[in-house]
Amino acid sequence: MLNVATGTKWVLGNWKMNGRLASNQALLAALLTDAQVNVAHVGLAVPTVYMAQVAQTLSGQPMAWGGQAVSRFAADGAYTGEVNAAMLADLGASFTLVGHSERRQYFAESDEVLSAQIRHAREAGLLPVVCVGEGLAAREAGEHEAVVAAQIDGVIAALQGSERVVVAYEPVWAIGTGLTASLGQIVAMHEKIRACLLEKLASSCTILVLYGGSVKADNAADILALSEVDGVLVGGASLVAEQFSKVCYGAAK
Ligand SMILES: O=C(CO)COP(=O)(O)O
Repeated sequence: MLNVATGTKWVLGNWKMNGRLASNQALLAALLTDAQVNVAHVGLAVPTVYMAQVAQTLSGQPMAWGGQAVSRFAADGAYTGEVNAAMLADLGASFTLVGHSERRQYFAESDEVLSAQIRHAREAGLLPVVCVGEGLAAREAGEHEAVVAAQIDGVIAALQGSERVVVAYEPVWAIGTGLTASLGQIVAMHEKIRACLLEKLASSCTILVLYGGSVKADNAADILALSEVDGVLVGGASLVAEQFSKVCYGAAK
């Protein structure tokens, strides 16, 4: 279970559509032998088809795992191809990503769909990690704050009453491009996101704002050192044990 009480920052890996049984096993084995990585503030969002493998391998270990998305439908039934929140919880997931930009872009997930995913995740006892972030055109037009505020607005009702709200700021132009937002850009957006949540959430709760977008071994420590950053969401570097370990070392400082 992802732990907020340790005082350390979160490191979530997002494997996206990557992995095979053998390479997953090797990656997990390497991560499990690393005391800085196999801790309660590290989690892996893995492909559905490998969840059983990950659940079994991480059984009894502090490292958490979760989904990359979840069905908009809560109840079991005739939804071919879907995996609902209850199934993820059944297998031992502790969180699920919601609204990753790749889901918004390639699967046209709307605010309504994302709100349903958040509600069902919460009902099943999973923590929704809500991803937001502007595209390059919006950033260049100076509309990044408005875009992200609208994304938060679109799901805020589904987040009301949560004990903790976790939002990952992932500027689309920094995902998988090697371009990282500058530390100043990260600070400004994290402050904005936190203020937006504080203003719109009716009851008090723990708010965590994570950063994602080309986080690697060589930039993670600087990003994680920012007081406005509560953790990172790591894509490509989470597939390489050595890289991911180094990111985790930055979180433990
Ligand atoms: O999308 C991301 C994590 O969810 C970030 O991906 P990269 O770290 O590969 O840029």
